[in-house]
Amino acid sequence: MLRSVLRASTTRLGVTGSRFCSSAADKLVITEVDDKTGYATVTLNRPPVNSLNLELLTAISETLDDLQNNKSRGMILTSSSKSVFSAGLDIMEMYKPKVDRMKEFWSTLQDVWFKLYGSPFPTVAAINGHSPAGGCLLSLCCEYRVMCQNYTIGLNETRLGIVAPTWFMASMRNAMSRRDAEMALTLGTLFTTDEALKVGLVDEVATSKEDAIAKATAFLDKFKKISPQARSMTKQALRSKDIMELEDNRTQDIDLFVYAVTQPKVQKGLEMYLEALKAKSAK
Ligand SMILES: CCCCC/C=C/C(=O)SCCNC(=O)CCNC(=O)[C@H](O)C(C)(C)COP(=O)(O)OP(=O)(O)OC[C@H]1O[C@@H](n2cnc3c(N)ncnc32)[C@H](O)[C@@H]1OP(=O)(O)O
Repeated sequence: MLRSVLRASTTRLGVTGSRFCSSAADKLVITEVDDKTGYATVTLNRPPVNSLNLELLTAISETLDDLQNNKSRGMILTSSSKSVFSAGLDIMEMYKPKVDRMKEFWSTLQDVWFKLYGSPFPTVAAINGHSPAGGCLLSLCCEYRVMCQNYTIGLNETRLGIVAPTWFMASMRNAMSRRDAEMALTLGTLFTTDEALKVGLVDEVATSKEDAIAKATAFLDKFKKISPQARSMTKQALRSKDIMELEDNRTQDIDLFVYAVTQPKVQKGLEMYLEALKAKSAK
């Protein structure tokens, strides 16, 4: 039984007892809390591909605040798209950018990473579609990943001629062996679901979104008999080195992002990548 849509984007909505409040489907992030389990399903909802622009990142950040303030028992992150979990960062935020917005964009991505990677409540990604780059990062911030068959996932930044920030790399290293992470990051590998399972980038394979949600729920259920405080302190202790590293370097990290992305060579690369994407989608 779904109790409520906690928050959809920035608007707090009322309790309905049914699946969605009237306008929730139009929002960037839809949160539904299960009455029985207390688990929140957070659905990314920015068609066509959930590319992460400033507005979507802000909505995710606010959602994570809500869940923390409401002492959530657990979160399942998924997508409303039939074939894409998230296409990663919105390339339009990086192509011919306005520097002020770009800084806010990056700072908001950092916020999302801090809140998700360091969340006190347990988190699972139900990856029901392709999940390149920033999409993969969101799933890596979660503690467990269940992925539907026949999609791709990975940190493919080098394929775009860009370098994934160290905290992206740390998130991947937290899930996979150092050796596999190094190979994946330097090659910019986009793994198929089965390949991702083999290297430990995902934990389970699902046959459908429903199956992914069921498996994600089963993972969250494992913590029923574990003290939430002991659980979250253990998680945060294990992740604290990565978190402190970015906390200590937030401003430099933003400056580096702005510097790297505004390089003419990178701008040219992004332009060509965008053209290739558009040509593909026009076919
Ligand atoms: C120091 C700098 C560090 C920066 C770190 C960067 C991290 C990132 O996340 S960069 C983004 C990397 N993302 C990708 O490489 C994914 C690109 N997209 C795809 O490969 C595919 O779109 C897909 C597999 C995710 C989905 O394929 P499909 O369902 O076939 O959809 P289309 O390719 O037809 O795309 C529909 C529509 O969306 C536009 N689009 C796709 N991805 C992005 C994106 N990341 N940003 C902005 N726009 C994107 C695509 O161009 C199509 O647009 P229209 O032609 O206008 O319909």
